[in-house]
Amino acid sequence: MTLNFYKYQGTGNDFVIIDNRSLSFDKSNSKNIAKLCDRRFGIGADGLILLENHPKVDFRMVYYNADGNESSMCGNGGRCITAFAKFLGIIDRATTFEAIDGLHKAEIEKGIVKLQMQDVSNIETFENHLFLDTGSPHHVELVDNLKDFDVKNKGAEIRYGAPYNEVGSNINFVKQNSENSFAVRTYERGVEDETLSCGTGVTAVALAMHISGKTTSKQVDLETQGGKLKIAFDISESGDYNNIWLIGPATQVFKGEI
Ligand SMILES: N[C@H](CCC[C@H](N)C(=O)O)C(=O)O
Repeated sequence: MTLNFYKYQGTGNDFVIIDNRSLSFDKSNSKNIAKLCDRRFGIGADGLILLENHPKVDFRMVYYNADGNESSMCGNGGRCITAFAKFLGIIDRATTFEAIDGLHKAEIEKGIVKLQMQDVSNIETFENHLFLDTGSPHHVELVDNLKDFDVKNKGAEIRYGAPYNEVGSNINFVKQNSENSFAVRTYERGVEDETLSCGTGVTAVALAMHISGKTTSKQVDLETQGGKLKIAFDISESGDYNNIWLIGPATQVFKGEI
């Protein structure tokens, strides 16, 4: 049976996106999902996203990592599915949709998508790193020579080591560029490699850099291998991070059938 798909990328984090409002896609076949994401034997992507109907909000987002397993929230994927929903005519400039971590608002204008992330209240600080969940789990650590850093091997070591072990975490390596801007390189769980950017990752980095006093700004610029992203946020009286927005481009690259 022919499968129609669209290929999107958000600052180089790339996805196969499928309109599954008919619910005809076989979600039980993780081997097939991994094959569709395979960069040699399939279409090639960091993940696969299904757009489905939802009884109350504009649509539902279902996300699978390149390993074929359903995963936690994908921030760049959330930006891309918003652009896809506009392309399909399901939405105009603003939307609310449901993902695995709950409801998300998003706005789109001239290819730039602003995606609201869930509030973050629990940030753990350790000697050389921080850990927080921004819809997906993230380990954040500052390194000196980010440009030449061995993200894949060092990232895998931390991701599979204690305390993350098999469940794992995404691993973000960071360098401060200026008062409110940082460069980030991310090893992504479920891709098991460096990706060109990670939306929940740069969100985690912005909040981690703020809580550790590296920046006092509530608008943080993140430079990734795949392009620039901006994070804006507020802090509630109780010290929780809220009104968190992930802002950046989302682009349709091609459509196809397989
Ligand atoms: N690999 C992540 C999910 C996708 C996150 C990333 N692509 C993003 O943009 O947030 C995980 O398994 O936790």
